[in-house]
Amino acid sequence: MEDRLQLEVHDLEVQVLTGIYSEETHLPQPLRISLTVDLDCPAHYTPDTPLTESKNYLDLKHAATVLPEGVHFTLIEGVADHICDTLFVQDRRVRRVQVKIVKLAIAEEGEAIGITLVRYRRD
Ligand SMILES: Nc1nc2c(c(=O)[nH]1)N=C([C@H](O)[C@@H](O)CO)CN2
Repeated sequence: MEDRLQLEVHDLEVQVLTGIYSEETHLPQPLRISLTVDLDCPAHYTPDTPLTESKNYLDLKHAATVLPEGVHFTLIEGVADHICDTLFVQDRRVRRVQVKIVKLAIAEEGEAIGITLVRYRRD
């Protein structure tokens, strides 16, 4: 079993143009997005290990919050896959991306409704 570093960013609230129904197609709505990224890592991190031996966790935040302008994602699955693609292209050490998305606007009594997509690098 190989060691892996997991980078985590949770509970980003992002306004995204998404939804199936006509009332959802014109205005962005809030999604709560959480990411876990599995990265190849060195055998050991020492006190002076530079950031180049890891990946900046702010890259995860950027991938989840800077989405293409004017694009309407019918499903939140499409949002999740866009984020996965962005992270795989950025860095070959990214092995697995897990994206959890909760659609905040449809909660009636505080429940969390949404998806978790897990993708593995295929190339
Ligand atoms: N698996 C999914 N199911 C549903 C989605 C979705 O994006 N993925 N979206 C909707 C509607 O947009 C809904 O949230 C509006 O109330 C329904 N199911």
